[in-house]
Amino acid sequence: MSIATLAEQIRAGQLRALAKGITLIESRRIEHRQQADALLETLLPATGNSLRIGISGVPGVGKSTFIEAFGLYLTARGHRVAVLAVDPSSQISGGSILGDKTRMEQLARDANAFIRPSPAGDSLGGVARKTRETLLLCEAAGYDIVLVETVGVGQSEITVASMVDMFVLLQLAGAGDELQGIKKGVMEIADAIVINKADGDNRQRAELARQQYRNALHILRPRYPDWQVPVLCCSALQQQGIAEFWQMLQQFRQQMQANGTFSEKRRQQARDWLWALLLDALKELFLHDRQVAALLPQVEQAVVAGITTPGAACQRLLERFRRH
Ligand SMILES: Nc1nc2c(ncn2[C@@H]2O[C@H](COP(=O)(O)OP(=O)(O)OP(=O)(O)O)[C@@H](O)[C@H]2O)c(=O)[nH]1
Repeated sequence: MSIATLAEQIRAGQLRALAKGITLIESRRIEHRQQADALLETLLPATGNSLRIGISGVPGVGKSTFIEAFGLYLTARGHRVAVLAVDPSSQISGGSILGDKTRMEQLARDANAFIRPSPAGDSLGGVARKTRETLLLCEAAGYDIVLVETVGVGQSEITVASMVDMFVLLQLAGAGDELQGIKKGVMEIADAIVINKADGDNRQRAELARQQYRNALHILRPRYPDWQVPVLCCSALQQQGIAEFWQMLQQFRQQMQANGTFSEKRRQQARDWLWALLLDALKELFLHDRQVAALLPQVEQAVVAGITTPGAACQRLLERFRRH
């Protein structure tokens, strides 16, 4: 099948074509990479029309329950929802846990929802690239809400925040969590905080946590001058607070679109993405260069033994690389 036909079918919302396109994106074969690039280029004008939302939180916070409740809320209102994931550990665990269909059974059966587990990859950068590209395909296929899920650990949150319009942190009400969030630096990248499991005996604790987060947020410098990071309580299990969450997202979009931040952020993200790809490609080129590869072990050894400085060693390797 030609790339043009595949692109047309994706635009028509055909699921098999979308899956095929994602397979090309996720493939390691060079000819598939070229086809994926051609496909993305063809589809580019049809992309950009979704609201991209990142959702993060530690395991057990209720991400899948929340995404399912929110996803069903949206599809019931005529939206088409894609759920993607960035899980850099999927390589190690031998399969992705995130975005797994068995965790969101009802949403997975919904004709207006599309759930894709995290791609596997050697590096977070590789996983992120595939998810970004899949996000574009989903937009071309007509999904107007894209949720990108990630685990609340390490660099993956920053990575997801860099590919979405709005980054939401799911939290639990519990002693010390609020301060941990600040220490980890993740609250700086959150555009909204949602305290989940605010039900039953937990309701009061959640309300207290909400106050603590609000206070904590006051000491952080706001990311956007006219957006005060909201702290909401919800119960994904009982589907409470979901409508308020959606209202808040719409408010964020409206405000950011009105002041130009929305499109400026996307432009900046595209620029950053280009640079990330470029630097990755240069690194690959350098490390796969035969001359460099031949010299590298010896130079590295010299640095470790204290015979050469890392700076001088670096120069030698670069010179060898530049010579051809
Ligand atoms: N009481 C209560 N329990 C909830 C709520 N949301 C999720 N849970 C429960 O919390 C547990 C974890 O929920 P998941 O949705 O699997 O959480 P997760 O963050 O996706 O966890 P991982 O799959 O480990 O990443 C499950 O037993 C859920 O039923 C909620 O709003 N209230």
